[in-house]
Amino acid sequence: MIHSFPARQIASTLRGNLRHPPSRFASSNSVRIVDVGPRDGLQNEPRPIAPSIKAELINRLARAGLRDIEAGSFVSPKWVPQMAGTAEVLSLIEPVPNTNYSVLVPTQKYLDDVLALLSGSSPPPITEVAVFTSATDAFAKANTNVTIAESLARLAPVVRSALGAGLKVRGYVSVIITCPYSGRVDPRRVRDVSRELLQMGCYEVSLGDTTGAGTPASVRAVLEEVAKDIDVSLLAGHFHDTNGTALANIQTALDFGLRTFDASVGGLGGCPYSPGATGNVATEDVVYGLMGESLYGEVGEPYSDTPVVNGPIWDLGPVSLPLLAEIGAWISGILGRETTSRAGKAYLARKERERKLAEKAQAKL
Ligand SMILES: CC(C)(COP(=O)([O-])OP(=O)([O-])OC[C@H]1O[C@@H](n2cnc3c(N)ncnc32)[C@H](O)[C@@H]1OP(=O)([O-])[O-])[C@@H](O)C(=O)NCCC(=O)NCCSC(=O)C[C@@](C)(O)CC(=O)[O-]
Repeated sequence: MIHSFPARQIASTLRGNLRHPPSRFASSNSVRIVDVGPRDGLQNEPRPIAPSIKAELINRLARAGLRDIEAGSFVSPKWVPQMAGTAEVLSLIEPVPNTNYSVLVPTQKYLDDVLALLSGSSPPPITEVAVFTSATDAFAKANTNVTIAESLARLAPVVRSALGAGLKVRGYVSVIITCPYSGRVDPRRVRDVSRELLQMGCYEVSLGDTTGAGTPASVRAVLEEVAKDIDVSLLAGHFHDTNGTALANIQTALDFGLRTFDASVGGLGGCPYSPGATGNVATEDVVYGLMGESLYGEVGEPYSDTPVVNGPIWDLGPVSLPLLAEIGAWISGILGRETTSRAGKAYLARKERERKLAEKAQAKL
């Protein structure tokens, strides 16, 4: 069943939040990971990637236990050619029950394309769309050719149509820390734009550290400002790992009460409008980092798909780190590079060492 979140309901939630400031530390230990690798991870790749490969990536991620996957985008093929085949990708998805597939849309024209596709398919390949804007006019212009105010005015009817069609709508605010075109960002802009997206009817706003410039201190400063108006349960963190601070930023956001984080398997990605920024934090690194104890036991002990001592502190659902590590290596190999996931590499190196030890032991028999 597709859930819809009427704009009125969100607006009243927001009014409630204004009256009752959010508690700093949420108590739930359930963490949701949205893998944006098939979209954010691949959109900047210079060489065309076949829809069958993208669909295989999505299918593997779902089989690895991820329950939220951003499968692609319906955007201008002139500006982001890599996403041109998203309709075909969606036709090749093998849906895994209870898995939420979504796509990005910037304007009514592209939402109409999505709705046309959905009207001809049962069950629908996606249940959610994401709209996006920015905390600076300079980035909004570079990314979507309009200012923030123009983009919000353009998105309001898009969100209404999507909700009317029974889709969930997620919002993104880019460049929450620094903008590649206009420098340091005023956290009050992040707060105001996030509030507008929620008032339109987005069920959640993902805060994008697009350049990966964030540190725990700067992320905390933004969250403190945003949380003046918005319940943190309506926020997600989207941290690029350009400076190696993404996991520390996630921990900061977790302490602050956020429970949803975007990540890319293998650390894929980079935004076409953020020169030099690297991929999102690797999904494998987030999963490893949020486990209660090491995946590994004493030296020589075999792998376990669950932590060796206590259960995970954070409940990540049925997600499998070994499978994610294999997927990160597989897709990175297709792109002609190594996975950038530290946890993925560590898992694969240890597995290889154990394979060699087993081979030696076999040879001795
Ligand atoms: C929004 C649309 C659909 C509007 O594109 P459009 O529908 O073609 O707009 P238009 O009808 O207003 O176009 C008028 C003219 O502006 C041009 N134009 C159009 N766009 C641009 C542009 N960007 N820069 C410069 N010029 C542009 C366009 O080409 C045309 O010129 P003409 O062809 O007639 O000579 C288009 O700009 C687009 O598809 N942009 C791509 C957006 C995108 O996919 N960005 C990456 C995803 S967002 C992201 O990665 C961030 C996120 C979500 O991951 C979070 C984070 O990390 O921050």
